[in-house]
Amino acid sequence: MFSRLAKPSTVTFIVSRSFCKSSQAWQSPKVAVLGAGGGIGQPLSLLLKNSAKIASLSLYDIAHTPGVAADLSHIDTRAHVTGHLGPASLEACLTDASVVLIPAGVPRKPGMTRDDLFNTNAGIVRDLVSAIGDFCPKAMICIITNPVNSTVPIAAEVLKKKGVYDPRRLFGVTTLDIVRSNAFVAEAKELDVSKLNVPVMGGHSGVTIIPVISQANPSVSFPPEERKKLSERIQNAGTEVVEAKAGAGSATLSMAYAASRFTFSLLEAMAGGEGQVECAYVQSEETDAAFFSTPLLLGKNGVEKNLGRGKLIDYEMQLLDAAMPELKKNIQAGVDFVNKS
Ligand SMILES: NC(=O)c1ccc[n+]([C@@H]2O[C@H](COP(=O)([O-])OP(=O)(O)OC[C@H]3O[C@@H](n4cnc5c(N)ncnc54)[C@H](O)[C@@H]3O)[C@@H](O)[C@H]2O)c1
Ligand SMILES: O=C(O)C[C@H](O)C(=O)O
Repeated sequence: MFSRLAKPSTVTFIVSRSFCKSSQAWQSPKVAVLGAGGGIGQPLSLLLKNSAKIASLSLYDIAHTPGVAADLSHIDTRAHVTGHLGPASLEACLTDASVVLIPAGVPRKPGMTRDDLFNTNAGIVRDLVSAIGDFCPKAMICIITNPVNSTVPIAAEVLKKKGVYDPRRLFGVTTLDIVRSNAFVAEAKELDVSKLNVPVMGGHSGVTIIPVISQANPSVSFPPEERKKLSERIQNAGTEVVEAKAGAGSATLSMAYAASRFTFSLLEAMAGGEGQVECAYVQSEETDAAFFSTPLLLGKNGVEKNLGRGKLIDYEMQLLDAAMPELKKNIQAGVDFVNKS
């Protein structure tokens, strides 16, 4: 069945398949993607559609979602896909969502820092999170939009003002840093990447990205100069992609992969699966920055336990010291954006 509901200021496409309406399907989580028409949003939605864990996939953007939803709905997998276009359709998109992913906003061009995106993306995240606070306040919120160091504090402040902030349910998605460190370390050591885990802590920009190669599992060892080179490559990997794309945006495909990995771990934990550990940028008491990424044990209600930063070697302690002033400044900018504007 294919139906189109027109409203004065928006068009909502609802693409449905009758078998999805079985009671079993609707007991499973509804996942919403805000910014689903974009460079990350489209491949991310495809990866989510490919998962049997998801019964309902709700795609929102200010452009392209009718087409993206129609296209994805022809794939013969379980998820029921709906497309939502424009702010008036946010209520339908978000109602009953248990996980919301936000890749909405502008990406970098060569020569820009992630901070240069603040002026445009801060307001986008504020408004989308405000709608989440209204329509699905208990959802897990996973923020991809840069600058993540600031957009996550913005989200927290918006939710606090609405009286619905639960720090266990708000995540800055930094999984791409871990995916990259796994790929680069496995390549350097000729290891099976599928069995390697290299944590990355801190924030998600430049010096605030703290690769913790000393905690790689299985453990690996590098001469100090090689460790430094590899750590700097992980810190600058986003810029590597921005420069290679030469003005056509930033990482989209690897980011979609990373965000889907994080989403599947979260869904597994929400369904009662044990042992789901992912690094993410969350409210934290691990350092004197109010938000910090460390490995987290995920559970039914989001962060079940912060596993902490563990033991860092001297070089990683130096990275941590270098990260703190920038991270705290980025967090304060987010807090001020909501409270002083
Ligand atoms: N966390 C990470 O590791 C990571 C990695 C890569 C990119 N990013 C960030 O993700 C964001 C998106 O990147 P992209 O490459 O997909 O960009 P893009 O320009 O290709 O897509 C962004 C989408 O957001 C939509 N959008 C803009 N304003 C919106 C609004 N108010 N409501 C809903 N949708 C809106 C646009 O229409 C577009 O479809 C950027 O900020 C980028 O820096 C983060
Ligand atoms: O580098 C960027 O601007 C996008 C993203 O944060 C990344 O790490 O690839």
